[in-house]
Amino acid sequence: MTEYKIALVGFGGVNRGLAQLVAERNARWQASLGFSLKIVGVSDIFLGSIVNRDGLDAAQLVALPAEKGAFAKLHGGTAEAFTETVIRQSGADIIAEATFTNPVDGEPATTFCRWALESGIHVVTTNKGPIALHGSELKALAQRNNVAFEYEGSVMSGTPVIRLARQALAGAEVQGFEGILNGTSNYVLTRMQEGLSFAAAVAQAQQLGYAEADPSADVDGYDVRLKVVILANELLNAKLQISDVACSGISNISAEDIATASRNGQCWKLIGAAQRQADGSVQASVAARLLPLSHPLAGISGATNAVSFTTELVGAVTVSGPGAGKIETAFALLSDIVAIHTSQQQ
Ligand SMILES: NC(=O)C1=CN([C@@H]2O[C@H](COP(=O)(O)OP(=O)(O)OC[C@H]3O[C@@H](n4cnc5c(N)ncnc54)[C@H](O)[C@@H]3O)[C@@H](O)[C@H]2O)C=CC1
Ligand SMILES: N[C@@H](CC=O)C(=O)O
Repeated sequence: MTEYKIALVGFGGVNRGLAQLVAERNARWQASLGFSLKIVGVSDIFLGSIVNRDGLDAAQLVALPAEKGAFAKLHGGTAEAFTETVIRQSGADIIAEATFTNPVDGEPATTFCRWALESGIHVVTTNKGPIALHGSELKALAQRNNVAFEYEGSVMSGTPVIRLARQALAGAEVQGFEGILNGTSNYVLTRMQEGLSFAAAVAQAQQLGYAEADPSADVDGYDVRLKVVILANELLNAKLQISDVACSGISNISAEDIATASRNGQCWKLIGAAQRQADGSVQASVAARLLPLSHPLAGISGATNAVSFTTELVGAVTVSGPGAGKIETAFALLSDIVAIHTSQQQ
C-alpha cells in the first residue's frame, strides 16, 4: 500500500480542509484510491510551524485554534514559520502549497514551489500567482527534476476544469472560453440581487472562506484575470501575461444598477473570456456584463462558477460547479495527488 508523506505550506481554510479530509477519510482512501497520506510538516506565517517525520495527528491539526503562534502549543511545534525547513527537510514527497495569492509577483509562493521542485518534491497548489505569473518556469523546473507540478484548484476550486479541458477535450480544438470564474463576486452579485448591501455581501463571502486575503482582488477582477491567463495559456497555448488582459470588476455596480437590470429582465455577471483570433493570437478580457436572463450563465448563482469552452469539433462544452470553498478546494488538492499517484503507477 502506498503512503505519501505530505507537508502543508499555509494553514488557512484550504489546507485545514485537506487536513480535515485526511483526518476523516484516510482509511477509506487506501481502499478507494490506493494510497493514504501522512502529514509530516506544516508551516504558516501566522501560526508557526511543526515537523514530525513519523506523522502528525491530522485531527489535532484541524482543532488548532487560529491564534498567532498556535503551533507552539503542540509538542515539537514552534511559533516561527520555518517554511524552508518544512519544505526541504520534513521528508515530504508532496508539498501542498496554499498560501495567499499574490496577483502582482506571485511571491512568496513561487519561491516555495521552487524550493520543493528543485529538491525533487512534487507540488500541488491552489495558488494562482505562481502559475499565472511563473507557470512556464515552474513546469520546466518540475520536468527537469522529474516531479509533478499540479494546480487543478487554481481555477474553479474543486470543479474539474483544467484537467478536463486538457485531457478530455484533447483533439476537440478548444478555440476559446467564457465564464464566471470568481465565487466571491458572483456570491456578492447574487446577494445584492436579494437586497443585501455590497459591503455586507463581501463580509459574508469572507466568513464563508470564499474571498481572497484582500477581497478587492475578487471584486475588482484581478483574481479572474489570473484565472483567464492560466486557462488561456494552458488550453490555447496563448503565452499571455496579466498585462495583456483588460480587466475591470464589479465594485462600481450599485444596488440601483442591479435593480434596473432586474426590471429589464437582465442581470450583471463578472465574465472572464479568451478567444483565438483569425491571425492565431488570443484576445482575453475580464469585465462585468449585462446578460439577458435567458443567457446560460445568468442562472449561475452564489459561489457557483461555470465556464463554457468553444471547440471546433463538438461546439460549446460547459462545466459548472463550486468556484470557491474550503473543502471544495481541498478536494482539488486531493485530485492533484490522485493524478500524481496515477502517473507513478504507469
Ligand atoms: N478559499 C477558496 O475558496 C480558494 C482558494 N484558492 C487559493 O488557495 C490559497 C489558500 O486559500 P485559503 O486557504 O482560502 O486562504 P487563507 O487566507 O485562509 O489561508 C492562507 C494561509 O496562508 C498563510 N500564509 C500567508 N503568507 C504566508 C507565508 N509567507 N508563509 C507561510 N504561510 C503564509 C496565512 O497565514 C493563512 O493561514 C490562496 O492562494 C487562494 O487564492 C483557490 C481556490 C479557491
Ligand atoms: N477568492 C476566489 C477563490 C478561488 O479562487 C473566489 O472567490 O473565486
